[in-house]
Amino acid sequence: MSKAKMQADAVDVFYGESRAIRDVSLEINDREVLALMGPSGCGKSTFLRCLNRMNDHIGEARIEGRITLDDRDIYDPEIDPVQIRARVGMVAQVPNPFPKPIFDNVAFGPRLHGLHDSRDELTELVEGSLSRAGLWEEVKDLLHQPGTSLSGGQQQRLCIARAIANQPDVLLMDEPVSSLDPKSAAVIEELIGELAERYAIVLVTHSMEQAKRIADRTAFFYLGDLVEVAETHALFDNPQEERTQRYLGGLFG
Ligand SMILES: Nc1ncnc2c1ncn2[C@@H]1O[C@H](COP(=O)(O)OP(=O)(O)OP(=O)(O)O)[C@@H](O)[C@H]1O
Repeated sequence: MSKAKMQADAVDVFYGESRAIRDVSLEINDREVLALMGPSGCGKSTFLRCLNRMNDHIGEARIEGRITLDDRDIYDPEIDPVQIRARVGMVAQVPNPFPKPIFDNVAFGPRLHGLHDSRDELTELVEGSLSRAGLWEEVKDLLHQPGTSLSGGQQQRLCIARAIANQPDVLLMDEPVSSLDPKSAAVIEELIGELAERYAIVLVTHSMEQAKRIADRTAFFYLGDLVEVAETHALFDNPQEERTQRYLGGLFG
């Protein structure tokens, strides 16, 4: 039994004939922040989407290799991808709340997956998720207002609450602060640190500074290859691979 929460083994992803990532093997440990870093087009988002089968929605995308969650193959035909997406939640780059009341945004997953036995339990789950996303105090009197009426930073925390309400094991975040103002971005960064006390977090970032601030480990991708993965301080202070050294030195990217 591996101790990793998720494990990717020799993963390739093709869009039609074109291979976007090649032979990627990487483990994701419980309660860590793992940053995926690298220049535009190197395959970070492609790899992230493999981890909760979001690539299933891209008609020409095809995956080879194996990805497990708690040692179970998430591409096993007997596995329901909707259940995988509840256990491996996704927070997008641009906040995307549903055009529904704040309460219903957070209650959406628990209702879909039947995670509650009573209205009281649902209310508790919604409040707990909004609290853990650091949003409860700001919205507790606005639960019937549309999620889309909140500020960008609040909307992103609402999307985090929506993902958390499914009681996931892993949260995937694709540049979650890049569309936000610096103050909202700082709030979310701090929140990511708190969330990692309960969940494994995989974070795509273009910001080396952000990776240094919040990631326990950092993986560097280049042209579809996973070049190197290490403890964040080791990757930045003592990169082993020439391509990592050149990227960190600003020689490409
Ligand atoms: N839906 C798609 N259809 C076809 N090709 C795609 C699709 N999505 C990504 N690609 C290609 O796959 C490769 C990897 O793209 P991907 O978006 O995963 O990289 P990335 O590192 O996340 O880039 P960025 O930092 O710009 O978001 C690129 O060559 C891209 O053009």
